Amino acid sequence: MTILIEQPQVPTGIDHQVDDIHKKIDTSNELVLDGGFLMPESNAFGQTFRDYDAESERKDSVEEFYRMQHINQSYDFVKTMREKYGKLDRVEMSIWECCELLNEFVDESDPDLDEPQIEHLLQTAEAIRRDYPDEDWLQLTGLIHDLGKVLLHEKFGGLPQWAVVGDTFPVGCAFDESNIHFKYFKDNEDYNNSAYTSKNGIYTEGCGLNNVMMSWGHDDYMYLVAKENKTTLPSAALFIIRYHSFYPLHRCGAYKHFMNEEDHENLKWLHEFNKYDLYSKSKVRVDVEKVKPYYLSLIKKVGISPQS
Ligand SMILES: O[C@H]1[C@H](O)[C@@H](O)[C@H](O)[C@@H](O)[C@H]1O
Ligand SMILES: [Fe+2]
Ligand SMILES: [Fe+2]
Repeated sequence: MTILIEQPQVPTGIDHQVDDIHKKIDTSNELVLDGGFLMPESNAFGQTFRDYDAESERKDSVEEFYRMQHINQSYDFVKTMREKYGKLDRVEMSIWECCELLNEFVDESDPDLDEPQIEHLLQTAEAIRRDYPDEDWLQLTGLIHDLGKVLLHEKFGGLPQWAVVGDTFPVGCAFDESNIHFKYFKDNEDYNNSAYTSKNGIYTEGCGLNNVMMSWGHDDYMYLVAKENKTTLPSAALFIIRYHSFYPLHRCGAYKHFMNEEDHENLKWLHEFNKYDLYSKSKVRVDVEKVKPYYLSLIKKVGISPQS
């Protein structure tokens, strides 16, 4: 999969743009008037978003998911996966084909959504489109941010859910308590490895997130695909793709000591993106056939040459 933006709308004056949007969102009257995206208070199950302790039909299975993820995502596992998938020698597929492939998967880590993943991609992109009608790059980022979940498909190796979805966290340093269901890390082989148990572990303060190995999953995989195919998406888009599941950082501020200046700049856009990624989750389905022409033209406009 190659993603090329011929004339990327590189986000300049990020502070200014993000501030503008916040103003727009703060004034609810304006939102209603311009048909902007409204953040709902509760998810499709009537719970607040990302409440991992709320009694719901998904609670136990989500917890079991995190038990498996925390036990198995060790430094060595991540290293092996990055080497294996970094070769990108598996399959060639266009962006839209990948979107359609996600029609058959439900994300087992998600307490807020049990719809097929193609719905989530389109729900996210459509919500962004409402507030950012002219920002092609951000809409496209919404469409592709979770495409790495194709790793669940046998064509991409049919990885188990714990190796593809869920929140992400660094390996090679101490696990932070803000991670969901933190207790299950106790059975991770790294938990008692003295090289990895200090706050910095094998890293140094301010080294930049690029130098930190994250647990393996759809974020890092999609980032690799985009980068290796020499995407011209702006750095904020790549950051969003790579760290959108890193909730311990972008929601709780954990692991911030690894960030460098560029990370701080990009984090502003990730915060903005997160609103659409999280709060667009809904049982109201997007009419795939209806929006397909728009997204096909968006993909075409930014230029795609399938090769993965
Ligand atoms: O359950 C969700 C889901 O897997 C998302 O795709 C991921 O980005 C989130 O971080 C995770 O909590
Ligand atoms: Fe995701
Ligand atoms: Fe998502």
